[in-house]
Formats: sequence, structure tokens, C-alpha cells
Amino acid sequence: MISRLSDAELAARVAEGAGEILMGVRHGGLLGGRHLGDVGDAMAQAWIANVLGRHRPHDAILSEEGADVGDRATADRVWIIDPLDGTSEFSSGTADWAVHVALTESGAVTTAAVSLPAVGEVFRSDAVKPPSGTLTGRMAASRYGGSYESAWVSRRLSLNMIGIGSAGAKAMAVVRGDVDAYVHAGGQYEWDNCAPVGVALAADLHCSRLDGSTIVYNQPRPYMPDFVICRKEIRDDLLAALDEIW
Ligand SMILES: Nc1ncnc2c1ncn2[C@@H]1O[C@H](COP(=O)(O)O)[C@@H](OP(=O)(O)O)[C@H]1O
Ligand SMILES: [Mg+2]
Repeated sequence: MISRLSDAELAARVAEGAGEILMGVRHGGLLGGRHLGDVGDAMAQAWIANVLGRHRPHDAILSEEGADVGDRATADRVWIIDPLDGTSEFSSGTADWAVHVALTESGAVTTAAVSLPAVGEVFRSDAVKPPSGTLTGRMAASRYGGSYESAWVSRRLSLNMIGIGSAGAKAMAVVRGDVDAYVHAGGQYEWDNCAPVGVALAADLHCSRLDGSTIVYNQPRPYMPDFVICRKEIRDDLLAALDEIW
């Protein structure tokens, strides 16, 4: 079956539906710790792969939890999925975890949805608004400590580092206007940041590699180790600060 749903509607419903499944996986306190994360990863992956495969049988899929579907590296339309970003936060019971669903065409994100199921929010590239309000003086970093690069930006721009788990949750904190930037260095895969970047671009935020170049997805080796998502008001200062170390 090929559905008549638009790509944007499909992405949003898949991100939301996988979030509901993941909330169900936590039901009853029957699983804990690593078991909870493993079951969550597997259940969300299976449902997403089945739904996308039925609605878009001709598209390729790249997912953290699945083998490549279709001739992924040479395909034009490729869905890049993280069924559960922030697995350790999900397992430990905090709210900062996400489901990422993105469609890339010729290496660019054209449609994206990020759901934050534990806070009941779904951000979608066809409906998101730019952050309103003044700058906050804060930036997001990993709960496990930021990188040298993020610490450098924090010092140079006098931004307070806030620890948030999950790349999607950190990126949506910028989209919401809770923080002004998310700077990542030191390693990530395309599924960790593709949908977050797709939503952030639609919200008129600056997104690039740390050297200022465009982020290109669906690479043969899907490694996307560094990037920045920030308010455009601080883009020039932030890239200039990074330029001092790169
Ligand atoms: N140095 C690194 N190498 C590979 N993946 C990394 C990484 N740092 C962070 N990530 C991944 O990026 C996501 C967000 O991490 P963090 O909250 O620490 O910023 C996590 O995804 P998963 O939870 O899907 O594994 C994590 O595994
Ligand atoms: Mg991830």
C-alpha cells in the first residue's frame, strides 16, 4: 500500500505513535534499567519499520536500530530514524528522550518530526514556528558533560550550560526558546541529529557543521560527529568563537 498521507503527516504520526508505544513499554514497572531501554529500542524500531515500509515501500530507511532498508547509500529518498534517542534517560525515568523521524532527499532533510513523548510534544517541520522571546543566555549540552568545543563557546559567549539528555530534546530546547544554542562535537550518527536539524531549520534556526559548512546526510558512513543549532542572533559570534579553535 502507498498511502495518500503527505510525508509531513506521515512523519509526525510515526513519531507520535512510536512515542505512545514507548510510554506503554514503561507500563507497570515491569522492566527497568538496561532491559527497559533494550525493549523500548526494539519495539519502537519494529513498529516504525513496519509502518514506513507499508506506507512508503519504495523509500530506503536508515535507522539506529535496524539494518539498512533498500539501496540506502545510493537512494534519493531516505528516511533517517532514531526510534529512541536518549535511551539511558528513557531507562532512568526522566523526560528528556525523543523519537526522530526525518526524510532526506539528495542528502538534505526535507521533512522532519521529533516527538518528546514524556512531555506530550510533537515538533514537525511543516508546522513549527521560530522561537519567540529574547535570548536566554543559556546553551544545551550533554548530561554527560559537554565537549571542549561546547565549553569554549559557553565561555566565549557567556552562555550558561544546561545539561539535557537526548540530541532531540536538546535541539527542541533551542526551537522552544528555552536555550539559545546546542553545540555538539566528538561524535554522533546521522539518526541522532537529522530530524532535530530538520525541525530546527524549519524553525528558522542556524544549523551547520562546526566549521560553518552545510550538513549533508545519507553519507555512505552515516557518521555526523559535530554540528551547531543556534539562534541566528548569535550565529556570527558563535562561529567566530569556534573558528578560534578549528
Ligand atoms: N561521542 C559520541 N559518539 C556516538 N554517539 C554519541 C556521542 N555522544 C552522544 N551520542 C549519541 O547522541 C545521543 C544524545 O546523547 P547526549 O544526550 O549525551 O547528548 C545519544 O543517542 P542514543 O540515546 O540514541 O544512543 C548518544 O548515544
Ligand atoms: Mg540517538
